[in-house]
Amino acid sequence: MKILTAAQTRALDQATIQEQGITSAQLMERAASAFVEWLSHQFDSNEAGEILLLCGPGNNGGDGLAAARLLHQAGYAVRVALLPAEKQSADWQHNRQQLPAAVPVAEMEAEKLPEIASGTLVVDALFGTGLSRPLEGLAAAVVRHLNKAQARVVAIDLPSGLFAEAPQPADSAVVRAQHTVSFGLPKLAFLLPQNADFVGAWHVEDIGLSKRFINETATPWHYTDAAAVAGALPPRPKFSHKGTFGHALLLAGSRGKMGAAVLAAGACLRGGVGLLTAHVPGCGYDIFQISQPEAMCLPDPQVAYLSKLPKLDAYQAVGIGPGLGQAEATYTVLRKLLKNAAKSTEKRPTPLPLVIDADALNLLGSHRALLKLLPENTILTPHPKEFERLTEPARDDYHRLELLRDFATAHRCLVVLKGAYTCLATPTGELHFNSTGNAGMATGGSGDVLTGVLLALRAHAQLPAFEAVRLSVYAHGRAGDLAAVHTGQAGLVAGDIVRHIGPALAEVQAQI
Ligand SMILES: NC(=O)C1=CN([C@@H]2O[C@H](COP(=O)(O)OP(=O)(O)OC[C@H]3O[C@@H](n4cnc5c(N)ncnc54)[C@H](O)[C@@H]3O)[C@@H](O)[C@H]2O)[C@@H](O)CC1
Ligand SMILES: Nc1ncnc2c1ncn2[C@@H]1O[C@H](COP(=O)(O)OP(=O)(O)O)[C@@H](O)[C@H]1O
Ligand SMILES: [K+]
Repeated sequence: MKILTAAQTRALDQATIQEQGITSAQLMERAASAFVEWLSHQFDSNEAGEILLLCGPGNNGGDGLAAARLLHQAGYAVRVALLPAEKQSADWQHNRQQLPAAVPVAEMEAEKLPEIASGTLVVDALFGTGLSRPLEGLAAAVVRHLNKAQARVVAIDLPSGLFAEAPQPADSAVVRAQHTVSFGLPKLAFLLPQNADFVGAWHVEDIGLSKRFINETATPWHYTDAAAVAGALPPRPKFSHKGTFGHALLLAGSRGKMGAAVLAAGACLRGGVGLLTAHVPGCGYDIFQISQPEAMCLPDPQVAYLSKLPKLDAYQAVGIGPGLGQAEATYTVLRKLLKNAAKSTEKRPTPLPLVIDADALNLLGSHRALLKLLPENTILTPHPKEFERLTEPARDDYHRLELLRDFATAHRCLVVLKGAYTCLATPTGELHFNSTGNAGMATGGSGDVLTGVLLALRAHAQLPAFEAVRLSVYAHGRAGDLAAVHTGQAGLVAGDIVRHIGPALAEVQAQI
């Protein structure tokens, strides 16, 4: 699914209007009906009580006025409070005229803000994507008044005061909604942690916007939903053998952190790799062999950490990082790996695919000269703190996305910035936000599991780098979602994710 800019969203509305031969008022009617349908599924008229709709002067306010009429017709008790303005949009005026006289309407004033009793259901239709500057004056006062009330707040399209794709100045007045109901496609603002308290749970309703326009429009942001990865995993041919699905090498573990190596290996095996060899420090040999009998194991001469790089000729992909530690000798292993992976051989004309995670990322951060050695299409999987060590502290979540895109394009890498909506940046500067996963995965070892899945799918001969990464991130989150059905979020541990990778991949396997 694509995520459009605010300007592209306006153009999409226009294209829909022209293509379908409808008026903008008819499109607004669709949006308002979709909103009212969502609301009526959520709250019946008893649960809702008297609904207060706060309406601004633009089309967002127009949506609110149309919704007030439809709710009234559906038997809900509603009242409307209007934000005074010099000028209202044409569709606002149309919907103001259509509002039945039985619906009470008041104009807000600084001294007469609407009464909002505790528990009131409030629809925020003050401003949407047309917001051009932070709220001030009466609009800001209304928003602050609403935020102080103990109301249940549902925002139409966007919480008022929030920009759809840019940061707010600190202390701006922004509605804190429990739900945001938007139309057609999600907005960038919904995906960033800094906006979570404003947006609440978000929902996107279909209003029949032009599919042609969406298909033809190149957007900076994408949302990886089930449709984006449907059929992405090739079926396993009848006569396949273990050599068909690649041989992966995992460099992981140090004293006290062998669990990370075991989890990553388990995930790699469940990710469908043909063969897996793990190179682990001496202290991890028994641990690894006993807990992962399906994998082969090469013990390092050093007991507590890795000091040697095995020969790479046999492998189709290498993962490095989980539980690795940051010993000086291990830094040397990483440097050698980067150099050797970049060399082309007769059997392998392109660089050896690499997945770099955890302490291997921290080593890159503390020895930035290594960044120059990263082979093209290397996969890096930092969480925000690890990413900061590779770059610089971000001013806010939007700035972090800029840093992410710049890093991926400068180093021609695939960077997986982990979080609730994990964001994959490609070497060409696209950003793909993942839709799966849950807060139960905020538990030690979840990231090691992702490294294992990435390693398996990167060793897969038929998956190009981008498809392998997008699918891995999606399947990892989906495995977490499937696991949480059994464990609940609090009870979820990383091993539960490993056990559900198989079912998650089965869902996206192509049927032929
Ligand atoms: N046909 C369409 O264009 C559709 C639009 N839709 C709705 O229309 C919304 C966008 O409508 P608009 O473009 O009219 O924008 P808004 O309704 O968000 O607000 C625009 C109005 O607010 C004023 N304004 C902007 N920033 C302000 C500020 N800080 N303080 C005070 N006034 C400010 C502008 O001058 C303008 O009058 C969407 O969010 C969505 O809710 C939906 O009805 C779907 C169809
Ligand atoms: N709130 C959340 N919602 C969805 N996924 C999450 C959430 N918190 C963490 N995750 C996922 O869990 C993984 C955590 O990785 P990481 O931070 O490296 O943990 P660790 O180092 O303990 O393995 C990432 O893939 C991340 O996307
Ligand atoms: K709004």
